[in-house]
Amino acid sequence: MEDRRCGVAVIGAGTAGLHAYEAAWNMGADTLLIEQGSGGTTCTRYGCMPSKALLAAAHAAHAARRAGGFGIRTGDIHVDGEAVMARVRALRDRFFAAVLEDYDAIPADHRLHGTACFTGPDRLVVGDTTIHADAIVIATGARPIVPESLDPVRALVHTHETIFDIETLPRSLAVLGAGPVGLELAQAFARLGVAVTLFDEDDIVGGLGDPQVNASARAALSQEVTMRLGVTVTAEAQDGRARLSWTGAEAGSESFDLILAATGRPPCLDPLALDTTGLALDDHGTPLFDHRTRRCGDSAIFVAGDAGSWRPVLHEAARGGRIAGMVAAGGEAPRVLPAFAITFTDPQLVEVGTGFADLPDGARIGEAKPADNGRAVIERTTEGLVRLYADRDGRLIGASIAAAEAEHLGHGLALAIDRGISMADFADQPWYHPTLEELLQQAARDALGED
Ligand SMILES: Cc1cc2nc3c(=O)[nH]c(=O)nc-3n(C[C@H](O)[C@H](O)[C@H](O)COP(=O)(O)OP(=O)(O)OC[C@H]3O[C@@H](n4cnc5c(N)ncnc54)[C@H](O)[C@@H]3O)c2cc1C
Ligand SMILES: NC(=O)c1ccc[n+]([C@@H]2O[C@H](COP(=O)([O-])OP(=O)(O)OC[C@H]3O[C@@H](n4cnc5c(N)ncnc54)[C@H](O)[C@@H]3O)[C@@H](O)[C@H]2O)c1
Repeated sequence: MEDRRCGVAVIGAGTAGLHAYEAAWNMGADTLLIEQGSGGTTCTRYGCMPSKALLAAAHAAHAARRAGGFGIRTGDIHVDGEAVMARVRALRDRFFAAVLEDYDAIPADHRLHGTACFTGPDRLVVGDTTIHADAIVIATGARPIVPESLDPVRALVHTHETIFDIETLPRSLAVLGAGPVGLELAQAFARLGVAVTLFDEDDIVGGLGDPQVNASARAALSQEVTMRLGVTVTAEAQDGRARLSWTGAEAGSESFDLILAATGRPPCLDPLALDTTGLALDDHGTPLFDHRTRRCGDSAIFVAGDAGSWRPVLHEAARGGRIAGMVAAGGEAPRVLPAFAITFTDPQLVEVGTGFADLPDGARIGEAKPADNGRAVIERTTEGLVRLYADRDGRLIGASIAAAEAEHLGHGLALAIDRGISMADFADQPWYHPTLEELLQQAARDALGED
């Protein structure tokens, strides 16, 4: 067994880990980055980037199909599935290579290959090496799970880790899970001509906590994807296909070429043997940590990225990694920023700041409909709903949106919420006409009781 000492040990070289490594190193700490795989990130390999590349092709097909509504005749639209998937993989490989380059640029003696496992609060074992670290950052990410109910048809089941490797498009696809992963990929494949049915045990899509925005998103998305929500699914193999049966008011069964399991991504914590650390864990075995400093209790162990099951999105992995690395090396943590998540469907789904379930007493809600917005009417993007939340003092605290181009609305809202702006000041900003941004002004005025 070899012994090694370091200031900060970072477990996982994904987005969170790479940022943690860089931040600790920049603080002058003797930093070690431990990775069990080949490097690269979930985002580039089978997350954000290939899913957005697939959606881009899908939205292009959709735009071509709906051009007739503007008086533009395109003829029949043919989707070349092999070309679409090849482009997705080419882009994925390009983004992946860029991240690998950054990883490979880290000096070899600052990296250790292998699976890390705690043997105490300040000790890790990686293969034949025992590492004694002043501080340790857990940045081990999350992995998809496949429900046991799909065991009978396992050979036909993909997750987001394998679906981008299919060479051609299936004729039919069942997607289990209407979270962001399931929703984005269900709409992408549907727009590419695949017959898609989306199943979920719950009746919420994209994690939307606001019931009215959820209902408007469901109504919009179900025009392209068959939705079976609030159902339990069982599976059996039949003639090389997967026959799924579901419960509920409209119980039934249907055969599919392929299945995508998008039923959640629990954090990768099992191999870490966290029981040896003395950390307080939640009911799922995830360490409890301070969301500002990323520190677990009074320990010298920190959590960043999807490993913490808190805001599992890319910018939080990057920022959380930076904060964990900095604080682990003796720096100060900045403030917590508003939550911000986008699901890149059409309409896009955006949640910013305080969610509907956490609205304080006396909160006010203002609404606006794309159907009443001149620009949305011109662009034929009238689906969805915008809801803004203010606290009882009139401060803008959150928003839930289903609308075209909502990603742009969300960024402005995140800044306004972070700066603690009042709904009155927000409504009084310069809102250019005709823009979708005017939806925000309209919703703010609605919350203020103005017309
Ligand atoms: C399909 C999909 C689409 C997404 N789209 C978006 C999007 O559009 N926008 C957005 O903001 N977010 C998106 N996300 C979420 C985003 O990808 C994640 O939040 C982010 O990649 C998490 O980064 P991470 O560093 O926590 O984990 P990862 O990048 O997964 O890194 C974890 C690393 O830890 C390593 N590791 C694990 N255990 C050990 C161990 N014991 N020892 C050593 N190494 C270990 C792993 O090998 C891995 O390299 C998407 C996710 C998915 C699945
Ligand atoms: N655009 C983005 O930023 C983006 C895109 C994709 C993923 N992500 C991130 O990745 C995280 C994980 O996303 P996800 O969609 O994999 O997980 P999720 O936990 O958000 O959603 C999983 C869904 O699967 C359902 N489900 C669970 N078991 C089921 C079963 N047996 N049958 C039917 N339905 C079942 C759940 O009810 C839930 O709706 C998200 O929270 C998000 O932060 C972000």
